[in-house]
Amino acid sequence: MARGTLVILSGPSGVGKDTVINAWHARDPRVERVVAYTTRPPRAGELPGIDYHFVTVQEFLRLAEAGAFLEFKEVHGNHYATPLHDMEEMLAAGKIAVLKIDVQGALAVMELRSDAVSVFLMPPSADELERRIRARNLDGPDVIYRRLLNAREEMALAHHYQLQLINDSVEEVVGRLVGVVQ
Ligand SMILES: Nc1ncnc2c1ncn2[C@@H]1O[C@H](COP(=O)(O)OP(=O)(O)OP(=O)(O)O)[C@@H](O)[C@H]1O
Repeated sequence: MARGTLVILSGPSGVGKDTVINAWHARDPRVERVVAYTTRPPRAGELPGIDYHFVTVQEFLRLAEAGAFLEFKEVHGNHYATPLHDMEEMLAAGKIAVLKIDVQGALAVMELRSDAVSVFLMPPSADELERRIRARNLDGPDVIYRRLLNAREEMALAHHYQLQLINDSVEEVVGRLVGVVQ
């Protein structure tokens, strides 16, 4: 069986990464998100094994020590990691393995995996990004403010990616992804 494709997908929080992955999966069932590990507690509505693998700090450190992660990092006291084995299994099975990952993690993966296709999803405008974040109704004013500040920093690094796509129409973005990964 042909080996799959590794796709790195970044973009500011609320730009629509999950929405795009889900729409892409609906169009091509080979598309699967690599579920990351984290030590932070689940938020309301998040499901173990779907949004993240939620583990204790002890378990996380054991896995890191055992070489289970492609990359890992600590953000605001919480650990996050990309599991190596799950990703390799998907690729061996011919899947399109999508890493939804922050810019720092993405840059690390690009160094390690020159075969990866890297995509940065941009909002149509700063106002529209703010509208999407507010429309989700997940965050208070402080978190929204921090997400918008982070968005600016992340977008300044978008040129490191092979592809920058503006998420205006989800269908158009998915069309471009289908074309690129063929
Ligand atoms: N092209 C689009 N047009 C209008 N709304 C969109 C579009 N894409 C996504 N959205 C909406 O924007 C909101 C944020 O989308 P989503 O949760 O997929 O973002 P995300 O980038 O995965 O965020 P996070 O990184 O915080 O998990 C959702 O309410 C979603 O329905």
